[in-house]
Amino acid sequence: MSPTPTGAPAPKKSVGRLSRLVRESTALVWESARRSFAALTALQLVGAGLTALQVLATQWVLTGILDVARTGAADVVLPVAVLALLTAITAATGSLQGSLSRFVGESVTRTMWRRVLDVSTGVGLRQFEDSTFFDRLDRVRSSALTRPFQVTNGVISCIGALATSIGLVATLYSLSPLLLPLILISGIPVMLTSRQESRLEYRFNVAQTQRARLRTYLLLLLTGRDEAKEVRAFGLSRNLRARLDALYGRYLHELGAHLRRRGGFNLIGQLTAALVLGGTLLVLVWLIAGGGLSVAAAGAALVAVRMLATQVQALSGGVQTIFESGLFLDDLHEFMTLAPRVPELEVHGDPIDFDEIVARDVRFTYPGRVEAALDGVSVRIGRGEVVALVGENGSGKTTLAKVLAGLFPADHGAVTWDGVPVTDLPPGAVRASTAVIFQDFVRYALDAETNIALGRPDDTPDQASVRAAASAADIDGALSALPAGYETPLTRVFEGGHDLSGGQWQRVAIARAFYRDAPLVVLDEPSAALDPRAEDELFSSLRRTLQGRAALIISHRFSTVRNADRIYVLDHGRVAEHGSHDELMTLDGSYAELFRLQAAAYLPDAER
Ligand SMILES: Nc1ncnc2c1ncn2[C@@H]1O[C@H](COP(=O)(O)OP(=O)(O)OP(=O)(O)O)[C@@H](O)[C@H]1O
Repeated sequence: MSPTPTGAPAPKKSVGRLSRLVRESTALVWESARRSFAALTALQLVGAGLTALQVLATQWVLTGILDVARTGAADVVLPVAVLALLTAITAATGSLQGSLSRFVGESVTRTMWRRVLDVSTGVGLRQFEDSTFFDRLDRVRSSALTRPFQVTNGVISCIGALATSIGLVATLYSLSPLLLPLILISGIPVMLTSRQESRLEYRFNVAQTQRARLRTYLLLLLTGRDEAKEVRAFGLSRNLRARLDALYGRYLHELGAHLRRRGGFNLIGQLTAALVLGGTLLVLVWLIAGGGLSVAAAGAALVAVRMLATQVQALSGGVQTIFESGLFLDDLHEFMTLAPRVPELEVHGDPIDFDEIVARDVRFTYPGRVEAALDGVSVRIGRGEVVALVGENGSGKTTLAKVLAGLFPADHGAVTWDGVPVTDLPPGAVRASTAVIFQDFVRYALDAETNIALGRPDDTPDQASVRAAASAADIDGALSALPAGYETPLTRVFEGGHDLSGGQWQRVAIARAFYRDAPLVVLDEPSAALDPRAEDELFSSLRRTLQGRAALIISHRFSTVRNADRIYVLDHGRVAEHGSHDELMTLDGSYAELFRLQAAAYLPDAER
């Protein structure tokens, strides 16, 4: 297999692959909507029977018409009525099939999402650093809206076309066994050309995948709410639109060339089919002349041969659709095996009542990186302590916080909770024992109460505790003053919604951490968006709220850090210094230097 521009393997078309894809697609559809799928299959079989009956009814009508001079017009009424009725029932069945396929398609989408979410929410954070995992997740996610329908339609049209073809072949055989070779020949041109068309379509789609993704991304940049301010502030729209236009232009150009090539094959197929049809007519005339076939049966056979050609085309279209969704199914399949579900990551579990958490000689390297982000780090956080991490950008603070919170396993060394390695503790209990608010915390576009109550997602929200957490984070007043109080959606995307300022959002996130009521609280730059008064209040309230819990705080603000019980200074993934503010100032190392540098900005020259 050679890699495609999407990084996905470009599988060959083969009977073996087709049968595997058909099996997998059918299993997916069956698992999603058993009853509807069974009803749909039954309807396809009914449709096939109706088509065969239409051919026989056509023969009956033709017999009546040819005999009309002898028997009178009244004798044609019944066959015509039957043919009309059969046509009407076929149309009604078709419409019912349409509704059922839509329902089955949506059910397949849900099953597919369930499978994807089982994996993507079950795996550890480290998987998201792995490009193989993330690329596959991205591909599965971007195909999620269209592919399940494609799989469903492919399977259903194959079943329908196959059943109808069998019905038609049987009917033709009953009209005259001599027609059988003719039938086989009539299918060949359409089959060959549509196979070629399907190959072209497949290659075209694979070649377009990457650029289609880029187009979608540019569209998102140009229409996204979060992106709107930067796009305007930098005046990016002209530049981005030009890129999008160029991409679309190229796509349309290539689409035109592809459609012309496809159209050429289609024309050849249709011309050959017309030739075969002419041949069929001649054979029918020959059969009639020889007395082997009545005129009415020949007419019905002609109708059946035309119908069969359509069915062969539908069958080949169904196969093509299944091949086209094959890449998606492969991705889905690989995605499932790549990262088996890790149920222990779920939050369930009782918090651990610890005295100290110790990291000893911890090393951690991000996948795909050579340089270690943490290189032999040892830190200690005791119950009731506020410990701070400082250091320049990229020195490893956030990475250490993630390792301590059990989100990344250490490559080397150990994190222990009261001497027990974190890897030996139930992951659910570790999760329940930590409340982490990252620099780029999530602003949930949900109501204010939920934004805080999500700190304990498995519990029924407790309004009093939500308010207490909000008060501790000094955001209760602002939330109560919203138009619908705590029920106000914190986004303008929904009706009646209200947006907050950056600092207010940060307080909501801190309230979420407080509400979690975990014995270890990790706050990554909690005061970045807070004004100085709010920052001061946050730290006095943090001491109050902690009540015997431990807090790990990452901050670039030394006014915040100086109050911590212990400060670790990280430098290139190593602990350069540690101690209390006074100890570090006495040491007169990099902490003292950075502290003075920041203080200098506020102090008059004389005091410096
Ligand atoms: N997802 C990632 N994949 C690869 N490398 C990463 C990733 N995240 C961080 N790094 C690298 O790991 C090192 C430590 O990053 P980390 O985010 O822990 O630093 P930090 O001290 O928190 O920085 P800042 O003060 O800017 O927040 C840096 O060299 C960074 O480039």
